[in-house]
Amino acid sequence: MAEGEPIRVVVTGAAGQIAYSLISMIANGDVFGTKQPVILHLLDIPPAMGVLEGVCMEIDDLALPLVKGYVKTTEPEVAFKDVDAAFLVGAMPRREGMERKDLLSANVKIFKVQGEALNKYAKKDVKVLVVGNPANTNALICSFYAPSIPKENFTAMTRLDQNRAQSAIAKRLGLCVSNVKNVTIWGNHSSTQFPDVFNASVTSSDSSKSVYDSINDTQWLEGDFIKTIQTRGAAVIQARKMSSAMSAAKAAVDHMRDWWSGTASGSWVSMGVISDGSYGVPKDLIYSLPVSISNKQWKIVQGLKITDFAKNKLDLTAKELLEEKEEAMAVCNA
Ligand SMILES: NC(=O)C1=CN([C@@H]2O[C@H](COP(=O)(O)OP(=O)(O)OC[C@H]3O[C@@H](n4cnc5c(N)ncnc54)[C@H](O)[C@@H]3O)[C@@H](O)[C@H]2O)C=CC1
Ligand SMILES: O=C([O-])CC(=O)C(=O)O
Repeated sequence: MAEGEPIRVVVTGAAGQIAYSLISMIANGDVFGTKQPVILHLLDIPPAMGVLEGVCMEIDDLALPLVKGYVKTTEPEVAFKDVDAAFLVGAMPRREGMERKDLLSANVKIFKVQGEALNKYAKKDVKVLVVGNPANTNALICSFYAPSIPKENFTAMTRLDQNRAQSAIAKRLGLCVSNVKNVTIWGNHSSTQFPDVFNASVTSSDSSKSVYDSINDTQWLEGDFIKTIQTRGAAVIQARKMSSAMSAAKAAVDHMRDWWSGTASGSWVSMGVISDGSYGVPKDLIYSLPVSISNKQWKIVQGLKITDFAKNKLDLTAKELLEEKEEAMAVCNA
């Protein structure tokens, strides 16, 4: 695409709380670059149209030069027409006491309908990021109903978990989050996820040391640290009475920006992507894996050391995803 030509970016759930932060960051150039104009496609359901009208007024009032227009709609065929990138946020959030998979029966059909619409109307190289929970299984269903688009183009967001883990390690060490590199989130965006710092490092201007050596507290790293990241979403809900939104929007920006622009040499990020059997993960799940990215293509980072401790955790979260897949297919076929 010639520089200067706008790309079309859809945000679903555009009247919701994550979108409220996300839209302004896209409009500001934080995702696709400060030279890339955008046309925003904003999808929500009829009862949310009044709120969305207000969001559109605010988009005007942002007065940002990259926004070349917006389309406000309740129709998937309008929302997904010719889009280059899709942020699929619109779905019910969980409340206190629920697991994310409890949302499956309510949300998965949204992703069937949107998969079908992407299949018919979107560009074939559209990059799809599913945020709505349960994100991994929703992404799998979306891809299943969009067979004309490569499976590699459907991803689920585990970047918020990565950001949480990186931040927790930096805080423990009294360092800046940018000093912590190559944290990996394996598996499901759920309480079975495995936040893994075995291959992560702490860097400063002239040195690099493993996180394990720097922290020097295996009991914490393999106990409280993991539990805290696995249950961080629930902790935010308990405190806010609403689920994470500001941090979720920032993570969506990080995920799509890195997919669009690539990762630095020697570093990786975590994304829910279609599994190919790497690391013994069953094929054809949307499973969070370490990926490096160049030319807008992600590649699974191979050869990381998996301890017996880690292997058990990888298997446990895969088992949950297999169960979710079965349940989701049953809901969609009912
Ligand atoms: N993967 C992740 O790390 C995270 C995922 N989430 C998930 O993101 C989703 C959205 O969260 P919030 O923005 O806080 O929720 P929200 O309730 O504030 O907004 C959701 C919006 O989606 C709309 N919506 C519902 N059905 C729709 C449909 N069929 N098409 C288009 N729009 C539709 C609603 O009308 C509402 O405006 C939830 O499922 C939440 O659990 C939240 C945080 C992190
Ligand atoms: O916990 C939730 O339901 C929202 C979410 O996915 C998160 O904050 O990670």
